[in-house]
Amino acid sequence: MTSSKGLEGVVATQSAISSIIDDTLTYVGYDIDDLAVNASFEEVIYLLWHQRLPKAAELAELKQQLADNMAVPQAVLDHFKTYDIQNVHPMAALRTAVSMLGLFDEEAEVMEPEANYRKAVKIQAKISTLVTAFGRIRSGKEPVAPKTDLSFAANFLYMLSGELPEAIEEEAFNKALVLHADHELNASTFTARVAVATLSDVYSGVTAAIGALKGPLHGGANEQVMKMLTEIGSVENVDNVIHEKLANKEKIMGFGHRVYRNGDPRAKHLREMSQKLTKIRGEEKWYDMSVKINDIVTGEKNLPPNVDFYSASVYHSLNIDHDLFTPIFAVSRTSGWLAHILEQYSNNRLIRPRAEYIGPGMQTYVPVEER
Ligand SMILES: CC(=O)SCCNC(=O)CCNC(=O)[C@H](O)C(C)(C)COP(=O)(O)OP(=O)(O)OC[C@H]1O[C@@H](n2cnc3c(N)ncnc32)[C@H](O)[C@@H]1OP(=O)(O)O
Ligand SMILES: O=C([O-])CC(=O)C(=O)O
Repeated sequence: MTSSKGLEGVVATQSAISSIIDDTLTYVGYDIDDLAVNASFEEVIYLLWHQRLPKAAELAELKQQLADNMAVPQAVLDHFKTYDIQNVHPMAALRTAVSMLGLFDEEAEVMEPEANYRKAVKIQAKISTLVTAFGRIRSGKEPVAPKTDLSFAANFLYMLSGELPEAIEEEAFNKALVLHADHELNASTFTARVAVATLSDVYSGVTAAIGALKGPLHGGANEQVMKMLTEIGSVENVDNVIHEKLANKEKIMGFGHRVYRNGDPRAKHLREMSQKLTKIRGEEKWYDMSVKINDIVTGEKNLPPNVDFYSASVYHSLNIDHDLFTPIFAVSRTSGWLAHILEQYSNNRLIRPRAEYIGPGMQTYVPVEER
């Protein structure tokens, strides 16, 4: 038996949801470049869950279902006030809050496909409310109720800031949601599939996935990118800091990818949004620093930026707290996790790989007093 470290190159399942072939990402056969420019996040949710784009009435119905399900139980909101919220990472809070939602859903353990679909709608709708409510409660503000006539993207920004977003902000945020929605068998999606392949419930699958997304080698990288940009502080400092990091064999957050070798197709869309938004804010330095880092890391290490790199300066330009960047990734990726969870249930087999044993050979037990 031989193993592949990190399961590199292992094809672990079949899926009809998204694909990465020759550095091209598609959702159900639609190129991400096409969707990023043209699709609303709600259309993408429908696409991932039904494997086809919605007709107008179907889209309207999904939007209504999401709007109807955005409220979260008061007890879940109150629980944010039961711990030291200033010193808790929002991803840890989100992981617990999503798990807690399951305790208030009388259908949580019902495994029929229709009930699982209803749970998907509930979780997708409520996760937006959870992240924005956490952000507001932490700042000493009351949560803001959603406006049912807003898009998913606009509603998130509205519930977070209490103000209606400008058109360019809504466009940027919608694009970010579309770009992050699904990505084949990434670590958090695999985690979700492993969890539900035991025939555990939907809430367990999403909770497990949030835990996997949180790490800095995966979704947590976007927060680390902003930390690095803030520490570097100016375009003039980029050269020294990045060369020192590379010389010390430190990883530069937001670069590299297990699957893409010639670059992540999502990065260029976020780069463009970063350029637009930083200019509007009069804070071009974040974009200029990012481009300079990009040039050095790609030029010298042949490592292109991934989806997390330019999303950092995009979210920063939307006035979002840096530690909410990864929860926002979770809000979007929930659509993909749920698609994969539903797909896993529809054709399930327990996921149980083997390990290549590299420990000692056979040993004989020695009583404790004789060791
Ligand atoms: C949404 C997402 O999850 S996208 C990924 C987000 N994560 C990050 O941005 C964190 C930084 N990037 C990384 O850590 C990696 O590139 C990963 C985790 C994304 C992919 O990792 P793997 O496929 O396992 O590659 P691995 O970590 O083995 O790296 C291979 C080589 O490239 C180097 N390398 C990879 N990424 C980087 C980086 N960001 N900065 C510097 N060197 C890097 C490694 O040091 C290693 O070099 P070596 O062979 O000399 O030891
Ligand atoms: O696919 C991966 O390994 C990581 C990634 O880019 C994502 O989850 O969007």
